[in-house]
Amino acid sequence: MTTPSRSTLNSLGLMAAGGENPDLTGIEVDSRRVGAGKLFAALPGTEVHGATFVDAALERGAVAILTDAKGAQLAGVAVRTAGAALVISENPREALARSAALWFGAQPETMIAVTGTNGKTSVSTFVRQIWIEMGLAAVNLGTTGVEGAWSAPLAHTTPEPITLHRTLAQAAQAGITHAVMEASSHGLDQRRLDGVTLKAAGFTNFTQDHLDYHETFEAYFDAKAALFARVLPEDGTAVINIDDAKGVEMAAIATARGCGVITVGRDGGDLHLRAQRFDATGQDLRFDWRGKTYQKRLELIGGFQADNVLLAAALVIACGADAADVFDTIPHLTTVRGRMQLAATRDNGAAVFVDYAHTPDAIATALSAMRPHVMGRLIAIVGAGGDRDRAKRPLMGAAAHENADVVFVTDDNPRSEDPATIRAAVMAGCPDATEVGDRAEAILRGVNVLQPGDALLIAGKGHETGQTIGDDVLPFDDVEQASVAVAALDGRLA
Ligand SMILES: CC(=O)N[C@H]1[C@@H](OP(=O)(O)OP(=O)(O)OC[C@H]2O[C@@H](n3ccc(=O)[nH]c3=O)[C@H](O)[C@@H]2O)O[C@H](CO)[C@@H](O)[C@@H]1O[C@H](C)C(=O)N[C@@H](C)C(=O)N[C@H](CCC(=O)O)C(=O)O
Ligand SMILES: Nc1ncnc2c1ncn2[C@@H]1O[C@H](COP(=O)(O)OP(=O)(O)OP(=O)(O)O)[C@@H](O)[C@H]1O
Ligand SMILES: N[C@H](CCC[C@H](N)C(=O)O)C(=O)O
Ligand SMILES: [Mg+2]
Repeated sequence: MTTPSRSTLNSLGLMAAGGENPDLTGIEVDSRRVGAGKLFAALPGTEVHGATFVDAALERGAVAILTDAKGAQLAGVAVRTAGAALVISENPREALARSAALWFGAQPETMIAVTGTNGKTSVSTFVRQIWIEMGLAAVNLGTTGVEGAWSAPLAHTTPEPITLHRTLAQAAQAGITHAVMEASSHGLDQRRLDGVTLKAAGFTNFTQDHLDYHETFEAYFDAKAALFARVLPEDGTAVINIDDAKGVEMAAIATARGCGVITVGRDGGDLHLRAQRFDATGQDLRFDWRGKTYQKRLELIGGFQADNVLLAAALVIACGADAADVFDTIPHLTTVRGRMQLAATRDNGAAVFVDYAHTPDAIATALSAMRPHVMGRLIAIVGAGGDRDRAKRPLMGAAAHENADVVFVTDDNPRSEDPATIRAAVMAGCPDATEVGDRAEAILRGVNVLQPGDALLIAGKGHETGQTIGDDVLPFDDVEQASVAVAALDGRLA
């Protein structure tokens, strides 16, 4: 693990209420991981206040506690009795993020963060692909882990600051100079990336998701807007999709702070997508940048992928690359794992795609994006996750009903919930759909109805490799199941 040779509380920018300045051996956010000489950040949680665990942390040898006023009230006496240092911060999550950055001490020199309801992983992956095509040592970090010139698994889209800065420092030590990360709304709200130094930040779009956590659209918007209102430095550049009305607001927030702004859009913008022509394997794009028109081939299915690719190109330009060199990489871009990925083709030519659409807007976008590439019917398999935003379920069903010709409703990570109840909520939005709880059977039935010219979209799980039922994660891969179903129905199984 990357650690500085010697670090004190003050060298991490933290001041104890009593002026103590102990040497530290590490920082932890979970009392169960605390060891001798560590700083324990006792954060206000969504379930419980971390200060509840200060006694346990002190027993395990913590020498400093970082918390808020409430935490100090709960645990201040215990901290003082143990002779540990007590740091009280108005925003301990932000203090933790900044301390973690100083503790690990390095990040790739050029960094970008991308926010938005849908498209973060796609845009980040395209940014990384463009940088690598340009000969740079680059990675993307997010839902699919750390990928590119260096790789590592990640449990979260935006990891908590300790994991994040440890990973960034390791990447920098491995020679990675360029990194692009996803900024989830949870991550922004909890200030997980406040210690990262960004050159540019991107915004894709804003629609419904995660209302279980944020409760209102306003709070969800404010969380995302924080990337431009707070995290991006004033000398950084905001790269914004202005086709989304919320993008116009994001651009205004960045402009008001004096940040540079590059706009991207179909209706206008610095990088302006003027035309698209679709065929069976991809699309041709025509766009303008600074008074010059370019035409490039994109070997990807789905009109929205062009929005993602142009946003990615503008982000790379915002970090200083030559625009023409950036646009030259577009024909070399490849499918993002689990995003509009061609999984299998039936003998009759009908294609099966796997996509990570798990919001109402993403389902509508993914299905409508397939239309221009498909001559026959569109079949959709959809399901909603358990222990996540319940309000989106009927809307996901309705998005499938409105944009597909045939719909199957199935399970997608029911987690602790009753799968039948989740399916019923989705079915409320698409009452004509066929309900098939078992996902493998739903895929088999979806593949079975494919006629020549038809296409099937298996939505929701994308790159995931498991189905979470209760506490069990059973191996499940939509791409694999699609191939198996096609092989079985076309008599290709040995
Ligand atoms: C809802 C949420 O985001 N929770 C995050 C939050 O935990 P919390 O505040 O709810 O924790 P809590 O259970 O109330 O406990 C409070 C504190 O006590 C500590 N504790 C708890 C128990 C103990 O024995 N000792 C101890 O010290 C916990 O570490 C925590 O700091 O702060 C923790 C520490 O930073 C995070 O690990 C945790 O993420 C959990 C694991 C999570 O699953 N988050 C998901 C929802 C998430 O972040 N997803 C996003 C978005 C994905 C997307 O875009 O779709 C992501 O970026 O991955
Ligand atoms: N620009 C876009 N506009 C609308 N929908 C999109 C766009 N890009 C991707 N999608 C849809 O959203 C799905 C998820 O895409 P992606 O994984 O890139 O988003 P994400 O923001 O990273 O999601 P998560 O919040 O899970 O991290 C895709 O599979 C596709 O269906
Ligand atoms: N990062 C998203 C992924 C959802 C994917 C879908 N398969 C589900 O389980 O709902 C979440 O945790 O809400
Ligand atoms: Mg993602």
